[in-house]
Amino acid sequence: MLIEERLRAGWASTTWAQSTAYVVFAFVIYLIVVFTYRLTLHPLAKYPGPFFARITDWPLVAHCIKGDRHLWEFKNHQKYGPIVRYGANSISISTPSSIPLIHGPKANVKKGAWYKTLDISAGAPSVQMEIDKHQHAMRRRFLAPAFSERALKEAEKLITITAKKLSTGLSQGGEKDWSQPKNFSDWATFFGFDFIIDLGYGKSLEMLDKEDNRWVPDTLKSASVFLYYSGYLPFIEVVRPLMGTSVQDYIGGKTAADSLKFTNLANSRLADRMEEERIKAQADAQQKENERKDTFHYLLNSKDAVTGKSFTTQQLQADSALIIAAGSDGVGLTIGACMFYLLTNPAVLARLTEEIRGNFSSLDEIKNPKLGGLPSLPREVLKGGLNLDDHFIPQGITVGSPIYVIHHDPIVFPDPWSFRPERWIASSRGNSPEMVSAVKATSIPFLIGPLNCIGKNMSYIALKLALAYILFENDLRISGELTGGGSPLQAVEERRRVGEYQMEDWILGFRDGPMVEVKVRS
Ligand code: HEM
Repeated sequence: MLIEERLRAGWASTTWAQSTAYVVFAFVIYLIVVFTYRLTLHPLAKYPGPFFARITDWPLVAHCIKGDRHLWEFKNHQKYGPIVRYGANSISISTPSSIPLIHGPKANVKKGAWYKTLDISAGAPSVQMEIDKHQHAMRRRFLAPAFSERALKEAEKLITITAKKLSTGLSQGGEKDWSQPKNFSDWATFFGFDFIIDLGYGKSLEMLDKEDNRWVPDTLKSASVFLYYSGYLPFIEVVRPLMGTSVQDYIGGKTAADSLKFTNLANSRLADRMEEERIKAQADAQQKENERKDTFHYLLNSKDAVTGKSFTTQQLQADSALIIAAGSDGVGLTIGACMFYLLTNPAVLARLTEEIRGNFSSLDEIKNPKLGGLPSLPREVLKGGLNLDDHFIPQGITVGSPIYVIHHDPIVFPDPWSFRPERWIASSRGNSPEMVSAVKATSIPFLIGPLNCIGKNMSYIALKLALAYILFENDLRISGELTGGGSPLQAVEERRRVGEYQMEDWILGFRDGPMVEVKVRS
């Protein structure tokens, strides 16, 4: 009784300041216990990495916001070796041998929790966000007809129209003499959006023709920043239920609002397209045969051969936003990167131009520039663990292949900062077939395995057509001082390589330049 009275008296005399101090004290003790565990008894305790990244995910979040995660990973691997702990529960492994072990068909992993946030505003998981392996496989089966050989043949015809427009738009003002300076990455971005939206919904945003819709890529950029870092926030489980609602505008500011704006754009395009398909369904058989078969024609008519199910509207909405984002930007970035490396390597540009204008031979060797600002895409180890080289990684750990680091591995890619398309050709400049096989196996801009990019073949078609039309019809030169590359004045050492196309890594790779002048070929 006496004790109880004393306790009551004690609480009654406790001030707010004292209560706050107790809470703070308890929190500090909690953090000390958690950090000590992560540095000593945690299954990843033995792996090296930056000190703060080994105890918390905040450094990772900071680099995702800054857009230099790929460079951070590069620096970490240079310092700590092929296995780096970059988060409390995450490691990145840069050995070529680990690629099939993490991404191959038998890899004992699923997509990491980061994916739960990626398409949150869409209301249903897109194929990329589908973490469950069986559900994901079903979604891939739904999508398959839109990326089949038959669909790609149709796609080629449609992409050709947009590639011609790119060439014409770019050369405007260059009919007689060199044009005014143009930002090539902007034009490549317009092409990416126009071809994918035309192909997807049967009606492009006409960014190559007029200015009205040129605001869309900025919205996507803003949305990407938000979705990139928020998925890694240490308290994301608490925030996630609020995402996709109007609360998102308040917690994430402009970037979050833009994320919703972008989703709404994709949804409204899809709604128009579904209405069109409903009307078309009433057309007679002959009309149906002649109609244009865009991506959503295949998706809206797709049925899974195994389960007999079709897409729900919400799944279609999620995949529609994903395809616009993944397709447009990946292709825009790659064309921009190709042109940067061609213009800064005049001998390669001259040879390619000659081939295109001569016998229009293949662009196969050019299509593999050192693509991708991509860092490790998170894969979570499943029950039973994962054997990676000589390491056993237990269930629940996040593993990933740092693509940018791997693409600059000097053992597989000697002289890794140079643009050398002949790396992909056996016997040219002493490349043995083994060297070329190693290059091909280690070059993974689209990843490999069941979770890889479904748009890989379509991307190659778009890349080849865009580059071929531009170079067949025009001459190009760098305008003034080179832009788009690194600069010796940059504070971050990894941003000083003048000959490297610079990207901000915000899931997609954002870029600016090179500025070019264009002249229609006489
Ligand atoms: C050069 C261009 C492109 C590059 C470098 C690229 C790269 C990638 C990569 C690395 C992934 C795996 C992402 C992950 O696991 O989180 C991916 C997934 C995906 N990409 Fe692409 N992509 C490109 C173009 C395209 C195009 C043109 C389309 C569609 C028309 C597309 C549609 C998709 C889809 C739907 C996924 C999700 C696949 C899944 O989760 O099963 N991509 N892409």
